[in-house]
Amino acid sequence: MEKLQESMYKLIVETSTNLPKDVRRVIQRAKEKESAGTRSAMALHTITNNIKMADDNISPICQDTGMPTFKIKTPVGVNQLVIKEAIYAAIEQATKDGKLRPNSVDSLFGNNSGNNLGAGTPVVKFEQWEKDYIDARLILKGGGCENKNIQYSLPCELEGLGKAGRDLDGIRKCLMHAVYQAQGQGCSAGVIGVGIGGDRTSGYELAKEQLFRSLDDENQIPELRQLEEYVMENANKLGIGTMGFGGETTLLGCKIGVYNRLPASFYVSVAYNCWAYRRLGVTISPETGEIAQWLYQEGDDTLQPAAAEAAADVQEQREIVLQAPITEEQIRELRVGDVVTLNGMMYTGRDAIHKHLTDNDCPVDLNGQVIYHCGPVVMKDSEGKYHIKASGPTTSIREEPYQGDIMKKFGIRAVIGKGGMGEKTLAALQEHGGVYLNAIGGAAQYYAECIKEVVGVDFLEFGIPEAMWHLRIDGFKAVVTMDSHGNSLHADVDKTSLERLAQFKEPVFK
Ligand SMILES: O=C(O)C[C@H](O)C(=O)O
Ligand code: SF4
Repeated sequence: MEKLQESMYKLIVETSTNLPKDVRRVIQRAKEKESAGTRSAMALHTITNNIKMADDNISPICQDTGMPTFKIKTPVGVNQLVIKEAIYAAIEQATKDGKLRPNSVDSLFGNNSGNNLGAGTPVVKFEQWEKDYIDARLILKGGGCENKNIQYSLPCELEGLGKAGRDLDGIRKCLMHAVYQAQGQGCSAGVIGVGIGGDRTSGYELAKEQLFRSLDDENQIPELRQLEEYVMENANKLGIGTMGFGGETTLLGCKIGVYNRLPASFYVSVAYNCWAYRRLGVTISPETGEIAQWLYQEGDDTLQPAAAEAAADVQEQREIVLQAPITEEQIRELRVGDVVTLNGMMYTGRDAIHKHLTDNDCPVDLNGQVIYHCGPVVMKDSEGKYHIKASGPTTSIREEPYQGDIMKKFGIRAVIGKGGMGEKTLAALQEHGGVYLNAIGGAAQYYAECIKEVVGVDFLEFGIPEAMWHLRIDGFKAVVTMDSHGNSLHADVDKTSLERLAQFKEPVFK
């Protein structure tokens, strides 16, 4: 199997950079449903461009290349240890080449292994089968959507929906709730993989297994097919839309599997995957290790970039150009819905930085500056200069305990992220004169192109994603979704989607 490592490398690179055709088709359908001029239409346009850019640059679609999870089926007699070694070597190489972000962090001490190898990383699962070839599949599911997974234990009481019992209708309610609770934070529109039954562990495994199904397939169990169709139709009536901006498409796919359960337990486990639904597969010759066939790539790539339509999209919104340092007066001018184009400098800061800045000083003067919730993919060239390879926003809500205090302490005027923030931050924006800007989650190539130079870096000891990168930017666009006047698009969408969720309270499956 001398070609095996090369084949695994190709699988990793393709999965990270080339969105499967079945996913492209559902994104195109979502675009067709969205009315021109809406924020969701604009976001979908950016997503489309980003997908094309990732193809052209052979660079990660999203900077969070997730937990690499391999599912391998081997003929009897194939040495699985050899396959594991080839995967580890390929992972290390792909990380070095900037196709994967170093994502394996020591949970106790916080250090990043730097090569995506470590305890429990990557996940590799083997199964034997009777066929005479190897089937290797990979999913790169990022941390933001992973945080939106949810497991229900029936019977239970659900916000907006009331009691969910141990039957098909109870499961229906869980699935509607699972989509609602994700809001835009897992980079909607998403795909849900659902596991009914099992125990807590096998239920989640089954849910994730569903994410390896093709979006075009049909469930073989009539009751589950009906449930999948119901959820697809009705979850899209919740109005959460792309990135939680409000809109017609909230869910791109729903795939449900079932296991037997223990008499005392009834779990419904939901694995939420963002639109950047990166999973591919190959068949491999057990003699040479060469790829024989790519999976999930049949059919047409219907995804259409639409330049003219994009120009029309932004016409209805105010467009404001800003450059840091930004004054309080400039911030107070901004309203929810405005599109802001930023030029000049911005600084990345996410979990480790926010925690650190709470109790410590900052090495740079952040007065009037812009903080970007982002953990980029970064490469160092032979002269020691850093280059940003992928740099979309991370989920901002994780910084909710710190954000307001840090803005006030350092005089920060704007925070860019995705998925919105909560009441504490909203109050701080109002009091201090700050703004929250929502960038398009997963659009890592699109934003990397706006970054013209890495001017410096601090806290590299926190690892590449967690360091504070000093970036010179040009034409970085984001939408005001929380302003300094107490308005939050996220709070509004949450409220209306909860009201809509309550419309699905009555039993459907008797
Ligand atoms: O870690 C990241 O870069 C982003 C993460 O996947 C998120 O969705 O918040
Ligand atoms: S940033 Fe968004 S698109 Fe990227 S992995 Fe996280 S949830 Fe997915």
